[in-house]
Amino acid sequence: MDESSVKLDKVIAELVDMGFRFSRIIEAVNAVGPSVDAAINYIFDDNRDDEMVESHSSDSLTEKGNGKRVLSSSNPSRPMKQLKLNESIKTVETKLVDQSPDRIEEEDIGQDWELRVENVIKKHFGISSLKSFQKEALAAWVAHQDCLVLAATGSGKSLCFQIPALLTGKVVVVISPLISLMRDQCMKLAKHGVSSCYLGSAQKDPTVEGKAMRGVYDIVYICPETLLRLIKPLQELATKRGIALFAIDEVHCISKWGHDFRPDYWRLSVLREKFTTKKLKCLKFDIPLMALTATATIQVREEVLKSLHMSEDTRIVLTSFFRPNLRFSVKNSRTRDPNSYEKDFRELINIYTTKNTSDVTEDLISPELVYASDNSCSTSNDSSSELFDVLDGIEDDPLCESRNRGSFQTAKSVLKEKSMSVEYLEGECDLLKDVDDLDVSCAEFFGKLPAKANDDFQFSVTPERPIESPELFEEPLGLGPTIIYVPTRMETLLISDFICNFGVKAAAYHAKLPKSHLRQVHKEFHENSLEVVVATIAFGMGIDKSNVRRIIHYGWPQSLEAYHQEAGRAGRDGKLADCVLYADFTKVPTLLPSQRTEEHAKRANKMLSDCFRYGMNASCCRAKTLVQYFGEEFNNEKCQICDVCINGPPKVQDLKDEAKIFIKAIAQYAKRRFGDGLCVNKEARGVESSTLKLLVRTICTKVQKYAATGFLWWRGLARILEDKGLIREGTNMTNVQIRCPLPTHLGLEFLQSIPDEPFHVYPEADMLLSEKNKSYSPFAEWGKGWADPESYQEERQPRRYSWTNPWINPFRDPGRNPGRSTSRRVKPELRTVRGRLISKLSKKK
Ligand SMILES: Nc1ncnc2c1ncn2[C@@H]1O[C@H](COP(=O)(O)OP(=O)(O)OP(=O)(O)O)[C@@H](O)[C@H]1O
Ligand SMILES: [Mg+2]
Repeated sequence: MDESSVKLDKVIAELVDMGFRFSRIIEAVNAVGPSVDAAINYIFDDNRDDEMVESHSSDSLTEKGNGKRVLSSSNPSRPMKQLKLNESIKTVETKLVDQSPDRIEEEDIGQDWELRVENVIKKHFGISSLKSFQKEALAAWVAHQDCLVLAATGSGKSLCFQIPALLTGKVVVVISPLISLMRDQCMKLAKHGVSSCYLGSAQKDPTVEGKAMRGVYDIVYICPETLLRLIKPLQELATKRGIALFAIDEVHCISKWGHDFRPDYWRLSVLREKFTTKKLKCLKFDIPLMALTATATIQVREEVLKSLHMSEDTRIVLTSFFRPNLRFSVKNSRTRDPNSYEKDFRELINIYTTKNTSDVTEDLISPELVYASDNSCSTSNDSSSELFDVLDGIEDDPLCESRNRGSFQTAKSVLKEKSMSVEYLEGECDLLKDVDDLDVSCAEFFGKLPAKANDDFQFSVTPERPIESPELFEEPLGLGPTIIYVPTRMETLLISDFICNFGVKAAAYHAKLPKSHLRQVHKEFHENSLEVVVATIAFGMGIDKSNVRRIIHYGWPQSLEAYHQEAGRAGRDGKLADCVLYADFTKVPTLLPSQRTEEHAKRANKMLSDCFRYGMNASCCRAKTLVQYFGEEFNNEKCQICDVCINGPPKVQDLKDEAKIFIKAIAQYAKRRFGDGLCVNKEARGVESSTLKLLVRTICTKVQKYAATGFLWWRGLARILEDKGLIREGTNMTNVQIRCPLPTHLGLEFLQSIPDEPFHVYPEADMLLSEKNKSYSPFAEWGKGWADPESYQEERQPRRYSWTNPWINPFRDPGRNPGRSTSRRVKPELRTVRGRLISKLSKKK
């Protein structure tokens, strides 16, 4: 076969994949030659109206007056010309016949759509059946209803909006917040024989947008900013090829209070306004909206429905947020202190190093991960590597060096030039707010069905039913990759460096690292050549890797929403996975610096407080606490595998005396300061931040029995009493931990209650810690967090670290101890507010 006929075959095959009619393709290639773009232009520009009308009347779905989606059957058998171009045309033809029936042959989608869906998912995705929530979402779409899908991470939400494109021959438009997310989905769709593209400012090929608006791709991913610009062309697309559905993925980004807020999501109500029967006369129904997320507190749900202007009969499809194979646990650790790393990561290091020495296989050792100086390139044969090649070929980042140098080297050289600034390492919340998070510019994907769909793909199935066997806890965890989430950029570098030193293949990931480096981390993580990624929340949405075995949070997350979503990246293959939260029980967590309005700060504090309470609760099943947080009834009493279920709750204690003394002290203090009103006036507000401390100190000094009871213990009791409605925060501030307690009426009644009646409670984690360690100095540590400006400054000072990995320590200056700050050495006694006060007073004397 000569070269030109091979090219011709390819062009025809591609056009067939795009769904053009065979006769038109032949006509076009005869007229303009073997070029995909020219042929498309010929079909659309010269005969566009005919083609559109034709495709509408014969191929695509129309709606009957009875509300059911129906295919017109003007050309049911689709006779095709048999042209003897060359042998391979036969293959193409077979493919066309093979591919089309699901979309075009059936009569009434309203009646047997489930059967049609089964065919489609089997053929394209190798999946035998839909999950019940997927069926529900599709049923809403078939009935032209809006739908809000709230389903756990990794449960398969994408399928809900991908199927309509395959059933109808119309386009599905998906609004998605990040380019990397869109890219991942397009790559997967290409593997499954579905054509798609993504549009956004990262799209460097100007023809893709035009083609998308002419209906060339089945699924168009688009960022909200671009969507707003393309309303008119989309209206045209809806009129001509047709739009089956607008899907708004990761719709929690709409929530102003959420951890992933994207302002442009707020403007998506435009979809409901511009794509209705009133605006577009050709429509028989408003184009349905399908909003999807894995993060859905009741508040977020309401915000979504309201701000998208979803219809009143929107169907809400809610699945369980319970992931039975995730083993949650919470551990106490001084995570801000690098001296804790050895203790906390020893086990993890052992897991990987034992494996590395006993089982050194080539596929696990990527040459690029020989961090020190090897410049060779990865030679992985993993199928995903070819997809990443597409991305790697495009180096639009001016910071990038040539591909062969490897991006770790790039990171090293770029970072070397930066100074070790606090802003750089520990700035604001580390969100990739920009849609072009990875700045990739390749953005169209033409799918080719694999020869045998079933053989090529392994699907991760998240079990829908809870696993009943407690033996799951005994199962050894497999060797899959680990993600360690840390609050600050600096910690990504420190911890990855620490782990690397022991021979584990780890890398840091945060928003300020060069894009080429971030891309490389994604690539190696997906290829299984990277064992551990130490990341800020920037390693975020859409990380859909089935075999992640451990998610470690090293430091308090900012909310349970964020925690649940990040932890949800573990165990998507349904096998056991660990989700461990290491947090410093001695410190009340504080918000990461970020610009917030007063209202926003209040809400953020409330979310952080819920997260703190999750960690401090030592008596309730972790999974239960989490799913109940999302408004779900937890049917099982326990998950049976979390640390609380395994270790059992602590012993119940009767704390009647302590509770009474505490409330009495609060009541007396409040009366003395504020009179009987039991309400803190505005002027007093600022003074009150340390009331809890004062109260505890008073009790400890006045009541001998409690002299040795630590502040942490009382702090825990205060939370219990607050939860029971016996005390409340006296200021109108929302604090993570109650600071200025006032008794409630219920609390005052409690003081009068019968003395013999016990007050049984489960002690909280900080109380247990305090009991365990009586020598712990309660007051010295209190308030030392970011909430305290002095200690915050202090915390921001670089500490003494033993930097050994040269690329990870880009600031290393040989000849100087890099971690130690020379400019701001503070005498130890001046490091606390109390210390400074004492020093001042003694100077005065
Ligand atoms: N019915 C099904 N049967 C088996 N596997 C499925 C089914 N539906 C989806 N999957 C698989 O589940 C995995 C996760 O799917 P998907 O990425 O859509 O999850 P998601 O709910 O969107 O997760 P996230 O919240 O992280 O975005 C995919 O690998 C997909 O192939
Ligand atoms: Mg998803």
